[in-house]
Amino acid sequence: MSLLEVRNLQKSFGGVRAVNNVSFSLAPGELLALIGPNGAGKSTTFNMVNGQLKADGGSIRFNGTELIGLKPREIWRLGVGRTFQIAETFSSLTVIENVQMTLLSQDKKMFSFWRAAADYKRDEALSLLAQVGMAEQAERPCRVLAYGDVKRVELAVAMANRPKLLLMDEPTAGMAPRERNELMALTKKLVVEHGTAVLFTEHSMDVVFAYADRMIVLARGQLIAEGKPMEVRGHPKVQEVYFGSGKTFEKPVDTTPSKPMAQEVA
Ligand SMILES: Nc1ncnc2c1ncn2[C@@H]1O[C@H](COP(=O)(O)OP(=O)(O)OP(=O)(O)O)[C@@H](O)[C@H]1O
Repeated sequence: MSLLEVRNLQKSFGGVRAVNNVSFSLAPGELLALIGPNGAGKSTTFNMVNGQLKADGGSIRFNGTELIGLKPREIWRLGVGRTFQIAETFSSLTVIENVQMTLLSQDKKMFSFWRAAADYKRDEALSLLAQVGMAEQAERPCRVLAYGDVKRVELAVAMANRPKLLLMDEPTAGMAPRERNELMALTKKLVVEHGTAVLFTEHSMDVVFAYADRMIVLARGQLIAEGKPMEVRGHPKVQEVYFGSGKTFEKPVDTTPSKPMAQEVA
């Protein structure tokens, strides 16, 4: 059964149909990449799922609950975590305090209790940090960390809420190729271990092809293809929208005589 069911999603800005009748679903434990050229509607779709934008029409059902009309915080409480393009940790707090603060918030404790709660769920916070390889740096302030390490902390913070669905907006933006691979390998390991589903937008095709289980492709607000990365890669509409954008998919070195085509949606 799907964890997330998006049906006929619509959003316009003035005369621009940013998202036009988009439908897709996501199963537990699946990594689904949302790709498309600039202006395709990726951020708009993403921000409707996390509640930052209200859809004009359609439905977004998460675990059977309609998300349209809910506030971002209410959606978070239902088990939808998120990470941001620019890492969003509190730089003045230590690594472990960032995780502890999320655990406090999850348990609906008041922020004003924070000073008295430096030991709050320390073991749980340390265990989360160990999962992202940051336990040794637990006492360092976030502001002194390397960017790749901040992204790891952000992942620990996102996982602290034990999300059933994790939304990642260009998780590897601004990272060097090696760091990218490390972060995505870590994400994949965590989501497999926890059965978390991931919906992520991404500009790096290397990341998408290496780590996505499935991908959906938007162009001008419409879903033009979906399928496994190897299937979508050869889809004519996908080739067409990327042609000339400098992001044309490279043909993989192919040893098989024919590849299955992605299911055509639009
Ligand atoms: N707040 C807004 N007001 C007006 N138009 C908007 C707004 N947000 C997005 N749009 C328009 O909606 C369309 C889709 O934009 P969106 O940001 O969702 O695309 P995207 O695929 O995320 O692009 P990019 O890869 O460049 O971030 C574009 O034409 C964009 O100009």
